[in-house]
Amino acid sequence: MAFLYWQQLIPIQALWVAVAIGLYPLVKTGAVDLVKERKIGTEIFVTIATVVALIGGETVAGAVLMVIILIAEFIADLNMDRARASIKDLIGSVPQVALVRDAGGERMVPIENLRAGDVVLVRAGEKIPVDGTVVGGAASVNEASITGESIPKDKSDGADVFAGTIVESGALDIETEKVGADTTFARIISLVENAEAEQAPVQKLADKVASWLIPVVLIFLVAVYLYTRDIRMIVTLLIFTSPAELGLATPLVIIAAIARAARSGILVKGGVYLESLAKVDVLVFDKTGTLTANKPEVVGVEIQDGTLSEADLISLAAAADRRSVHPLAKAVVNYAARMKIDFPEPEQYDQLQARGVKATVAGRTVLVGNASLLREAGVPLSDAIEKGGQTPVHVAVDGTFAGVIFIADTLRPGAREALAKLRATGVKRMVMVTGDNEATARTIGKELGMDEVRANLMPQDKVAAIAELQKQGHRVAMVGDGINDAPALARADVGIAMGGGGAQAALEAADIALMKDDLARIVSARAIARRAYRTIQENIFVGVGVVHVLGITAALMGWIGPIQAAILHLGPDVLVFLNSAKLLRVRIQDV
Ligand SMILES: Nc1ncnc2c1ncn2[C@@H]1O[C@H](COP(=O)(O)OP(=O)(O)OP(=O)(O)O)[C@@H](O)[C@H]1O
Ligand SMILES: [Zn+2]
Repeated sequence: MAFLYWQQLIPIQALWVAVAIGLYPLVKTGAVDLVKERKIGTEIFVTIATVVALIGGETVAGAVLMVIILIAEFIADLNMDRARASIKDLIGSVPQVALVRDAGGERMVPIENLRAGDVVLVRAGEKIPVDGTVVGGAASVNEASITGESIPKDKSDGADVFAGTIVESGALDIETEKVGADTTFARIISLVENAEAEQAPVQKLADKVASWLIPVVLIFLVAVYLYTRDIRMIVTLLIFTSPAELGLATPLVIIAAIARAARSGILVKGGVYLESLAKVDVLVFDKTGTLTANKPEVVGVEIQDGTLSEADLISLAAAADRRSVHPLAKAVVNYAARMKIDFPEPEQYDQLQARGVKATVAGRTVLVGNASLLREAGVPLSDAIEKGGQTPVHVAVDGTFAGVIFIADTLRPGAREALAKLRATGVKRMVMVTGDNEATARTIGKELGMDEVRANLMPQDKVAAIAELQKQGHRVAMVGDGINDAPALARADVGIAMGGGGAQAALEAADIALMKDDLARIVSARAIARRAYRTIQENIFVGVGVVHVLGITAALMGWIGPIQAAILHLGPDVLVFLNSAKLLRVRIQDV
């Protein structure tokens, strides 16, 4: 339009109409912001610039200005859409039909008609359409879409499989457990899609800056006008003082970073956590299941009460522990099974948070847990039983201390390297918090070079430990896996859950979930977060700050007019977008 008018092909009235149409939505949002949120938004700004240009007789400049702002917004939308689409691309999708075998033979069924229990057949090269358990066949399955781990896993009878993962070779019969929106895959997608809604503080800062910048700029412009009486210069200045890109500089980075993380099996539940993770200086770790491999094994049994044999003790303990999901309980149960010791169903069972279990087995009261559990129940106990890196699980039967089962776990492979790398990124202090006993905690803490070890903690003590660190001015990330970690995960600035083997409660309380229990993923998450934060800073300071200062200077010196300004102004927009989109692809060390 502006071009047509310039070439004197259309009357100025047509241009006025075009400008009015373009301006209408801006004026509307601007006015709504002003009235409802008491904030002077970018839209008002653009409106003022255009109106000033028109009143001052700079119609062409006014129109061009508006067109350019609209182009900038269009580029922004386009990039957001692309980034969102790329999240889906990266993670992939789930097939919409499944081959089902039933009494009538084999037939294709749309997944919305599948029910739990249906047996689905998947062959080499196909994607698994449901979450379920393998009931026939064997295959090598690539689970990268869920865990980020691209080395295929062998699956056979009894193995869990997930929708969205790919059978690379072999074939599987899968008994359906979850379909559609209930699958792990669907939950990952919805988490990532909702994540961008949580604004990072730096983005709120951008909004805040914009809201005080605008009045300052307006006063400055009035002053310049009073001094120079030069409308052209004012319009030129308006173009370079508009803080439009400030609002665009962050969201794209955040979406790109979240997508990038998802591809590595790291679920970030909001942009805000990326910024916190980049700034964290203290890391707090849970021990059991987080720093240790979560493969605890019974390594010794010590009898205290001569009337019971070792097999009796194991049988009673395993019976008491068979309903518990605690890793130590599983070790006891597995040991009984391996030693071919029978253990009955408990008549009654109670899991006591961070203590152990209390059960009735064959009419006898059995306690299995730490020393406090026995003491609180009034069982006479001599000194604390400790054995270096092994966890003593105490067993009492009918009020008498019967014996101790020693359980050992190995460190997670790569734990030491991961912690060293995290330290290299500026983590000043590493603290271990655990419900386990002092001696075991110290041994493992020493092996890993922890700065501080706190043992015998209840869930609320873990929260208190984190609150204390925060009070000292630290930004704290907590890494955990268990129900006993959930409150601490929620309290920390960033809660990171070991998602693979971790408890559902921990996954829900966490801000970041690792789909594969690998400490190296924390290093990757930190690297992505730091990179994203740096990109945001680059965008704001270089893309917006520097370019605008240069532009304002050039305008004040009279070197450029409104149209050159408007064209130059596209520069930082493009710069910001390229810089942000780069995050989707660029090599980041440790990712
Ligand atoms: N089901 C159980 N069977 C046996 N002992 C248990 C059981 N549950 C808890 N305990 C005892 O209570 C202690 C504390 O348990 P808690 O779950 O709080 O921490 P943890 O698993 O030892 O360590 P972390 O806090 O590092 O994950 C355990 O070390 C164990 O001695
Ligand atoms: Zn744990």
